[in-house]
Amino acid sequence: MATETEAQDEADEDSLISTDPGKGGLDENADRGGVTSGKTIIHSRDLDVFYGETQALQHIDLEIPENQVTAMIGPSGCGKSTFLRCINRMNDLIDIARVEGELSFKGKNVYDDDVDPVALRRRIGMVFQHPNPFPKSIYDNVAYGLRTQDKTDDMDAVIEESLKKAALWDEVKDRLDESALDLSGGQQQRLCIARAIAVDPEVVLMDEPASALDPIATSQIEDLIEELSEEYTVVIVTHNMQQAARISDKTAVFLTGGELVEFDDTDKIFENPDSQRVEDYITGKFG
Ligand SMILES: Nc1ncnc2c1ncn2[C@@H]1O[C@H](COP(=O)(O)OP(=O)(O)OP(=O)(O)O)[C@@H](O)[C@H]1O
Repeated sequence: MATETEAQDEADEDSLISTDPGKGGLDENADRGGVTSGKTIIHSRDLDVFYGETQALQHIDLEIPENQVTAMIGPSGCGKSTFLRCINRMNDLIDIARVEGELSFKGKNVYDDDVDPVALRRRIGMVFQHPNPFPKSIYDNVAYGLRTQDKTDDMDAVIEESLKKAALWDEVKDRLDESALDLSGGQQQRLCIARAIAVDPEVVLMDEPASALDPIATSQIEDLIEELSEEYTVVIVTHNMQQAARISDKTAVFLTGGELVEFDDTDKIFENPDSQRVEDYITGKFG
């Protein structure tokens, strides 16, 4: 029987997105975990983003498949991070940002008036460029989201599982009470990933998650991303084209002016892109 807490969680989910198909409701039948379905989970249609008078993204049409890794690449300032932040409405926190067009998550426009951004971010978590653990213990970092959502049943087990999924458990299991700030940069980033997945999101957004790390820590994060995609949809912004080629299934190439120039299977983008501009970018003719 559902506990009061579970019932409240379900009510919270319902308040995020209507499940009434007549209102463009959420497809709750979508697979969770396991098989790579290729089904679209995030869909942008004619998406424009402005910062004040400046347009950062232009008419972006993009379908991101479920349980795969989608990479966003392109030169500095082309709008990759802006697109990523649209997905879980982090751009709401920037006063001058304005979004037009549609961005849907499981068929529901996340910019509809009835969507609660906080509830949305529980389902679409984020990991940032610089590891940003809280100045708390390793345990309390992972517990944080669980506590704020009153998901405290079996918390020790959930924390252990999250740290295992983030490939950090063996390194921290005997020091869970120590400060997260005493971990190395790579360990801190894996802790941030454990914190993001502890609350069981469906999508994990990553904004250059390895760019502040050394090659060994980078390689650990890349391995981890591949493993996470068995259970989660991962969307990653990276400056590193080799990294995109190594870990992603799909690649979106944005170019200056906030234009999405090509989106396809990663192999196709790197071996035989349709666009000359993409080929020039991939081969380093400009950057
Ligand atoms: N908070 C902001 N206020 C004003 N303009 C912004 C803001 N954030 C981004 N921009 C502008 O929007 C455009 C796209 O920036 P964005 O950070 O999305 O690009 P990016 O491709 O992720 O760049 P980088 O690879 O350098 O991180 C740039 O022209 C940038 O100056």
